Amino acid sequence: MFETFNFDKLKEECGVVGVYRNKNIEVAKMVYYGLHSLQHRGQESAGIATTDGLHTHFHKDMGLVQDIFKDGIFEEKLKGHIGIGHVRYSTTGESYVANAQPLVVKYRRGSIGLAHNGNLVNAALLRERLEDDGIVFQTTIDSEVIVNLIARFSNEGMVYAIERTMELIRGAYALVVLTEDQLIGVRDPHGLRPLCLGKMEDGYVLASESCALDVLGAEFVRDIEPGEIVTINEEGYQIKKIEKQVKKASCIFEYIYFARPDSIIDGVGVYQARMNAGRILAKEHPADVDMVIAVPDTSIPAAIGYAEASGIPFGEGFIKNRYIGRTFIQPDQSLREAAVRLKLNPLKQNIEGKRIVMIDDSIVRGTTSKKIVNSLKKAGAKEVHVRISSPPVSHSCYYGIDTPDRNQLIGAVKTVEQIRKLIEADSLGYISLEGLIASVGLDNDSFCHACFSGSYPIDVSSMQGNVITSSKVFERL
Ligand SMILES: O=P(O)(O)OC[C@H]1O[C@H](OP(=O)(O)OP(=O)(O)O)[C@H](O)[C@@H]1O
Ligand SMILES: NC(=O)CC[C@H](N)C(=O)O
Ligand SMILES: [Mg+2]
Repeated sequence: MFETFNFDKLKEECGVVGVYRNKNIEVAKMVYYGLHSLQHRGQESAGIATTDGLHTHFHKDMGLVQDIFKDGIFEEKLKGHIGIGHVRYSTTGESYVANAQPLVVKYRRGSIGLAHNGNLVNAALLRERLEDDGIVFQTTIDSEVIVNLIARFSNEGMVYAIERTMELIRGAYALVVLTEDQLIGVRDPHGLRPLCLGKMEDGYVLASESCALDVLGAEFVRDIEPGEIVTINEEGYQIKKIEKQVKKASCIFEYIYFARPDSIIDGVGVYQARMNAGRILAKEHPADVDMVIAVPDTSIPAAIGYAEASGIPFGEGFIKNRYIGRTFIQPDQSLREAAVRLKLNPLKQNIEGKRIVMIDDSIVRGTTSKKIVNSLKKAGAKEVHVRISSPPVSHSCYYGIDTPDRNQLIGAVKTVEQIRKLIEADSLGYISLEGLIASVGLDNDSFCHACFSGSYPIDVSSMQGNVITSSKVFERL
């Protein structure tokens, strides 16, 4: 019997990109390259929507960016000088093509395209209210509620419509919105998900991460601040901040794991933050060993930082297969171990007989650590000490990261010592939350670290089973 062995990344989110260029300059290929550079943020589906000022075109499908957009599609289908794109990792709604983004809807004034990174915590409730009003939905994603509300409030222009929508939606959202004549970017009032603006000679780029600006040759202008709406059109760009101010709470996991290390988010280089975390980890949890290794690729900067601060040499302990797909068919039980080693194979010649400290960025379910500690020991490591550059993940995320239910989070149900035993490490140490925050170097109070602390910046009780049944804001719909 054939069995599907799943190599899904364990937690991701989505990536968005938007490009505005002078009339008559095609943008679809730029959006494509931008999406390519954000592929790490979502690998389930991808899409591009463009407008030539009159008509809106789109193409989306399941799979990776490079497999979805084949030659010819840009010239034949995706015409226009304004475009948006999305790579998806589903958080609300199934992973099938109808739920792929961007969403493109037609309304009385034309078309709206929308790409969303994040997750709403009151989407179900809003959707119910809209359905009671006779609205029909084409998808099962939270993002469709947003596009629906924008269309509904569009009488007095897009910025007004977005402001009204922002009064109703709760949760995390970095949006790029496309109309026939403008590109709009929006970051939620807490700034949970990132979004930045870049400038080219003949236009502008909006992207989840600055690495996309680099790839497109755009010069970084600024991060979109929490609660800002940036409108890009023939006149350049204009920024409006919503009146109601709330505490900034940007996702600290971007620095730990999601973002590419060459990105700079809210003024902080991701590579530098990871290296700092490694340095702090070395001080908080030293290890008497011969070599520091990383679990490639995410934890490499943290491992380098650990090595630097401890004076222990950094070495390669695993070789990662860079060509591995999301899933593959595992022929039979006897190949199960081969399947595990296919992604990360210990570099036996480098680790045999050594005492190792292995740095990883996070432990979520504990499956990765358990497998690889064991494989290092089998490959001849004398001791394997594990150090983690984030605190135990002990609470679910409802803001766009697909962490599992709390009872599947090993950090929620076991002590550090129990986890150490389970993964069969000789010792285990996690960076403290204070150490992690210090590694990023921004104001203490400006992060969402709910996955470690359980302190949620936006009420999530409706997502935890206690459904809220009424709220005043809906009376305004
Ligand atoms: O405790 P777990 O549930 O196993 O999750 C933790 C692991 O998941 C992530 O890696 P992942 O394999 O998702 O992707 P990566 O190759 O980018 O590190 C993360 O970097 C940890 O290694
Ligand atoms: N990970 C995300 O940002 C997902 C965006 C949106 N909630 C969706 O499921 O499509
Ligand atoms: Mg990993």
